[in-house]
Amino acid sequence: MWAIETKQLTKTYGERGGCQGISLQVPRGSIFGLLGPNGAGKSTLVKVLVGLLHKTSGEATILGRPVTDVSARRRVGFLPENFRYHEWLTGEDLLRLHGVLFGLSAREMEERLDKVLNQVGLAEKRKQKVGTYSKGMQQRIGLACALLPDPELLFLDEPTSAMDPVGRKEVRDLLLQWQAEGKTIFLNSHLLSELETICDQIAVIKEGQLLYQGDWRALAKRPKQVRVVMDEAELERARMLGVKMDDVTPVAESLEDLFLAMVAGQ
Ligand SMILES: Nc1ncnc2c1ncn2[C@@H]1O[C@H](COP(=O)(O)OP(=O)(O)OP(=O)(O)O)[C@@H](O)[C@H]1O
Repeated sequence: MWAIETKQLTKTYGERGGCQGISLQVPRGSIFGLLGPNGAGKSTLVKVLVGLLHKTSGEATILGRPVTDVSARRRVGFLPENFRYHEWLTGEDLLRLHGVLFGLSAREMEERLDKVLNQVGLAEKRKQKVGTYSKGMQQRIGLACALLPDPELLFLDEPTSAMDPVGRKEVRDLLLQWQAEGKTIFLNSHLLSELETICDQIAVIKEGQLLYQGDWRALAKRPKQVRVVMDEAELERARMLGVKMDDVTPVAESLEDLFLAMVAGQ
């Protein structure tokens, strides 16, 4: 069973924008990257999947149930892109508020609170007001909120955009740890070098349409170029007589190369 499956999913604003005819399958237990230029429709798609927007047409299921089914949403965590939390609450109180809204029991709340605060590295700042957190810390508390109910499926919209390189590495390690625990992670990010390191599969959308879905590494392995290293004099001789090569290295394409080629229509 897929963690996420959509069939011809469309969400338009009036007649335009949004995303159109998206058919997507996200394997359970994968880290799946959603890529696309600004305005491609990524956030629209995520908002439909987490139930914040109603689809215009098509079908969408998460964890085998329609996106409109509240019981499916109970197993989902979400970090939105433009996170802004109640600045007057402490980190711990913000998490408690989310836990109450989620219907966690008192025992679950205590267990989960300590665990997620430790995981995102905010245990020592738990009594500090969110308004005094740095942007990176605010993103960490957002991650903690998404993780609090111990979801099976996590939607993370630009989870590391405000973090420094050390913070990004810590979050990458956390995502891999959550994957090892069996969670599916649906990641929306412009940081291609990050997606490259951790994503099993990607989907690329442009102007609301799905351009590609699958294992990007399989695409990157296509033999396209080799790098040939030659001595200057040999090069001259090669021009006249033939070729003697010192080294031939296949040049691997990066995710960025593939992405730029795809959105340019190549
Ligand atoms: N509330 C709205 N009303 C009208 N049009 C909208 C609305 N939200 C988004 N759109 C349009 O839908 C299209 C997709 O927007 P969306 O925010 O989903 O893209 P995105 O891929 O998440 O972009 P970004 O990478 O810049 O965050 C854009 O053309 C946008 O202008």
